[in-house]
Amino acid sequence: MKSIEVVAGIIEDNHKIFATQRGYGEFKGAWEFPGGKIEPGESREQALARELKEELSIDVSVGDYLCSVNHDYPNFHLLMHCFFCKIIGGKPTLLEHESAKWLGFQDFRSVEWLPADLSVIDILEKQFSTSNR
Ligand SMILES: Nc1nc2c([nH]c(=O)n2[C@@H]2O[C@H](COP(=O)(O)OP(=O)(O)OP(=O)(O)O)[C@@H](O)[C@H]2O)c(=O)[nH]1
Repeated sequence: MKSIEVVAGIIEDNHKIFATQRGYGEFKGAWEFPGGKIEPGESREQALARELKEELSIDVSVGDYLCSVNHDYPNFHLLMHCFFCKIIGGKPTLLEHESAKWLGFQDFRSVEWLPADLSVIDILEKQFSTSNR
């Protein structure tokens, strides 16, 4: 089976996280953390900063690593590395996504996440409930 490696950004601001809704393709309408595939020669952090610039027209500083998720979709295997990010320039502009929302802790499950993201939400809920995030 095909295997793809992706980086995803958990953009944080004021105890909220930024969720984006896919605007095209197989999973159109589902919610995700913005990001994308790592290109040859890039570090994970460089790939994430590039993707967030391309998708949302923002400059970010990539911060703490959160987790890596392995998920089997029917036609490919996904390995996704998640990092916290902060916006250091610009305002999110949806260049590829259909919609976006800032979600507070109570609302983390209020959108329909891509299947692979549910385990990220589990981890985030633990972090937000036990720390000062
Ligand atoms: N960016 C991102 N992709 C995710 C997440 N969860 C998840 O299952 N994926 C899957 O990871 C795959 C690769 O993401 P991508 O953003 O490069 O997807 P894409 O198919 O639009 O790539 P393309 O821009 O090269 O056409 C997609 O199939 C996407 O559904 C997530 O939280 N963020």
